[in-house]
Amino acid sequence: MRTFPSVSATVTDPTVQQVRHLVSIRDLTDADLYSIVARGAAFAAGECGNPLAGQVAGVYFLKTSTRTRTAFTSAALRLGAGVIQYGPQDLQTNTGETSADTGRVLSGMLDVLVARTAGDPAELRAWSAQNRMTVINAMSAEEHPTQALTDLTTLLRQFGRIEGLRLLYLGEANNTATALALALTRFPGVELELRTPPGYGLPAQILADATRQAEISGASIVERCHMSDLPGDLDAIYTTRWQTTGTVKPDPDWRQVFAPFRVEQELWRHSPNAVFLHDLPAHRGEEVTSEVLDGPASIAFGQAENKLYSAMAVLEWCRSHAGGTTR
Ligand SMILES: NC(=O)OP(=O)(O)O
Repeated sequence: MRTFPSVSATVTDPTVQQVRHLVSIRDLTDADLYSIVARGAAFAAGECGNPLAGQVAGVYFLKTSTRTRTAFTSAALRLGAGVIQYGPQDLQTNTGETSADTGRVLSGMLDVLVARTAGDPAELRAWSAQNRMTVINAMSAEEHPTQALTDLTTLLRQFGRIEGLRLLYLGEANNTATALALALTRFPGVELELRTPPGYGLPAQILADATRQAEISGASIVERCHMSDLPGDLDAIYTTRWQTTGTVKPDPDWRQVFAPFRVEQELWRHSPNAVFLHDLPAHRGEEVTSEVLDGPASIAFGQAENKLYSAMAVLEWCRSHAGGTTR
């Protein structure tokens, strides 16, 4: 069984010179994934330093964000980098400059770009002209990789391990669920069960890839589209907002279809020790009751704070191997 490296171990490898990107969880080897999660826990325990001293991070958000934008900005500053913020109205892409030209220019001036755009994540990677600038996907329609790293950091801090945990995910299998499935199924003994409204499950390729990963690691992943015969003795119950950024629901009566998947206190009857996770923002009374979100099982707001520590670990992983500025 794989174990986490010491939480005080660094991920610095002076032999590695290639710029690293985090566009998808698939960009990470198992060792990368474990190291980032362990480093997130180490930062949460008070470790700091300034491995990004002399570097400049761009934070480019075309869509609203409270947690991810603040976490990466705060993380870059705490690790010694300067930060330039770009909002939806700030770049000349608004006046017709192409994405490719924009990326080429920014790549000559920035060390890191943390981006939440409406575009294809593969396009983000292409923004790093000559592979000079690290690109971090701060959420795309398909995947929210930095959220999954936060979630695993939260689980590690809560349980001291990820191996063997039993999780129930309820609601639409959106970009948060996609990243979570791709990450959790790397861990031996993890049992991940998703209960999703009919028609709102994981993309077929993601489910196939996560299933294959689980077969290799000794984890399991199951997806069902009803709320009968729920598993008990869970370690965690996770849900997300039903109206997540960028998703379109063709069925006008979708709320009726989603209603049985609401997280209510009753779910704890057969899992009295389970913690409650939510990536936030929450729509209280819709996907979760306030009784649960504010209740004793909820660690959702600690999970939000962990975005900062996880962002520090991501930035360190992407940049500290360069030994300061690469220019
Ligand atoms: N969970 C999450 O990504 O939150 P924000 O949209 O506020 O960044």
